Amino acid sequence: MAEITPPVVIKVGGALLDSPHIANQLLAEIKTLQASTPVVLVHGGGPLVETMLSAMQLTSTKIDGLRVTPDEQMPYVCGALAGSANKSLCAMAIAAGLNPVGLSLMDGGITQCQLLDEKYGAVGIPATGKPALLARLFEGGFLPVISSIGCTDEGRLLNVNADQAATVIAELLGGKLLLLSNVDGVLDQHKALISELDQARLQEEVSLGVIKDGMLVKVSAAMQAAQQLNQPVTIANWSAPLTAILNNQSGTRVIPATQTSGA
Ligand SMILES: Nc1ncnc2c1ncn2[C@@H]1O[C@H](COP(=O)(O)OP(=O)(O)O)[C@@H](O)[C@H]1O
Ligand SMILES: CC(=O)N[C@@H](CCC(=O)OP(=O)(O)O)C(=O)O
Repeated sequence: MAEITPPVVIKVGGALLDSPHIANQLLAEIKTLQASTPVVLVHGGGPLVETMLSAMQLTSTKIDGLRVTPDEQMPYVCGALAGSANKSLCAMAIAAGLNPVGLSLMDGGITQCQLLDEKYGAVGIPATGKPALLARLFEGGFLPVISSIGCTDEGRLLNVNADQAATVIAELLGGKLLLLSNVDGVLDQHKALISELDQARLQEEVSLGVIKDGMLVKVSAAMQAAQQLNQPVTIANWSAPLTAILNNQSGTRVIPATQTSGA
């Protein structure tokens, strides 16, 4: 029986939308990769959420890197993430010759989301759901483009951190996970790149306050996925060549406890 290539799950932060030239370059590289490997694109949109909220004279705060999201703000958060950000990326993907299908975390039951804690408002924690929809899309040569909007089983819309969303999609598919952002990877106290980050080093850098804010959410999600998938997760800059990132020549590799260096 032919071996099935595990998908590559690529998460991009919302700031990518402010750099169309880099986005176009990355999408061209995704098109090349897709010839041999199924790819899923998961995206954030933090800057767009900020813009949308301030246009409505609304403000928001974050706790531990997660945006506190009152239900009344969900129309704007959902509009920014599942609407504007998702459709802008799909449109760019079409221009790059890809065949995108824009989705959110609730579509086809790909994830199940639960309320994190009322103190965050409508913020969700995702869990793996059903892979059938994504499998069908891979068969058809489509590129799933997934926003981080989910909902509870009771139908309450939830805002999910996009790194946590990508983690769960990678776990669902047993795929390779790349978390791409506008930084070169996880940086140490001297702003030098940490090329490999295991649990002990992660805890040390967090306790020193070197890893914080959005990066703390990202490395925590990456470590969870690395453990679950028993393979390293890469945090890298979206400006680096995708092949270099896939070949472990760029960014930070988050290493699960059971793996040793060089895995
Ligand atoms: N040790 C660290 N190394 C790199 N970035 C860090 C670190 N600690 C905090 N950060 C911050 O985390 C940001 C990346 O997280 P985030 O803004 O949430 O990215 P994205 O929106 O792409 O998911 C960086 O731009 C930086 O400001
Ligand atoms: C709960 C929570 O924090 N949700 C995030 C979702 C978007 C996101 O994660 O965007 P980036 O990847 O661009 O940071 C938010 O509202 O900003």
